[in-house]
Amino acid sequence: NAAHEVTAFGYGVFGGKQMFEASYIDGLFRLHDQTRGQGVITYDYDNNVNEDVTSVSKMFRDGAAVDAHANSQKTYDYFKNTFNRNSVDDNGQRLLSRVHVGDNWNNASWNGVYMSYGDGDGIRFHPLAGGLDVAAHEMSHGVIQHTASLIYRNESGALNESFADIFGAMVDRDDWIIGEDIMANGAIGLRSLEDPAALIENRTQEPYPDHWSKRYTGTLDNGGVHINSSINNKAAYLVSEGGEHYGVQVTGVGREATEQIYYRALSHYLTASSNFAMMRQAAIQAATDLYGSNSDAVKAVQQAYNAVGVY
Ligand SMILES: O=C(O)[C@H](CCc1ccccc1)CC1(C(=O)N[C@@H](Cc2c[nH]c3ccccc23)C(=O)O)CCCC1
Ligand SMILES: [Zn+2]
Repeated sequence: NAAHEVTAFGYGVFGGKQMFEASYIDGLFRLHDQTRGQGVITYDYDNNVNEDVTSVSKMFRDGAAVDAHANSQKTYDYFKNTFNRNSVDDNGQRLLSRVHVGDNWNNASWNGVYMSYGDGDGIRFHPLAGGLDVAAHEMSHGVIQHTASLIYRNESGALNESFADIFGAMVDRDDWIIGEDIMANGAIGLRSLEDPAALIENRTQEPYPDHWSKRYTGTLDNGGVHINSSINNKAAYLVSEGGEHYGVQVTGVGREATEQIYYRALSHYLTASSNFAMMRQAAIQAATDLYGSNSDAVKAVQQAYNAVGVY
């Protein structure tokens, strides 16, 4: 019996109902979506083997798998609807996810092929598949890999991380915080684009930097890729929402213009070794292309990078 597509449902990690496309294959319902690109598939990763997540009915019971699958679809749809991009490679590459990776693993990752999610230990993290911004962050690494391919170290690595956070915050659109749903220790989130210094980075035990002068210059974390990303995160937040930062006033231009500026900068102007100064120029050029050289958007970008001390 050939596979056929169905609309299925389930309850996620935090009990929220999710509807999603799945398939009926060989007598069972499986988390195979054949409607998006070359497919969106979510596996249970047990003993280092991808196992299909199956159900005898259209209701799936594995909360992490339900969230990972639905969040992958939402993130696929975001890149298709917002930028007309067909998956990470713009050629419909299969979006593959693995849940229950490791043993209460307190992290998630993108390895070039799979988005992987740990279940968390319940002390620091809840299952990370429960965070839509985490799925969007991980898929964004795939997009970055197929565009500027920013080297994952020092300043280019911090930009890589920042783009993943920016698109994470654009997909999970109701706030400017990454990981707000999956922290088990009462923290408001993992990173804040709105006010990076509101949170303490756990390697340095310092507030995340929100200005160039506060950048991390050590060797931890591949030269602080998850630390210095906050400098560019703050700039993107200011481009969108505006505000005053270290005495510099920025008039924001909103999320819709901001996501277009950053996507164009990433896909048209940045290269593997781009640094923060080049990020400023790429965003100015992208805003100029999209909205004109004297536009509010160009002014917002210039002021935002002035505000975080990047010239
Ligand atoms: O995608 C990424 O950049 C992170 C991937 C980290 C990773 C890299 C290489 C192999 C394995 C894992 C995962 C996320 C992340 O930002 N991790 C941070 C913060 C973090 C989460 N769990 C941790 C446990 C210990 C230390 C730091 C962390 C990191 O790994 O730095 C992204 C969104 C949420 C989790
Ligand atoms: Zn990342």
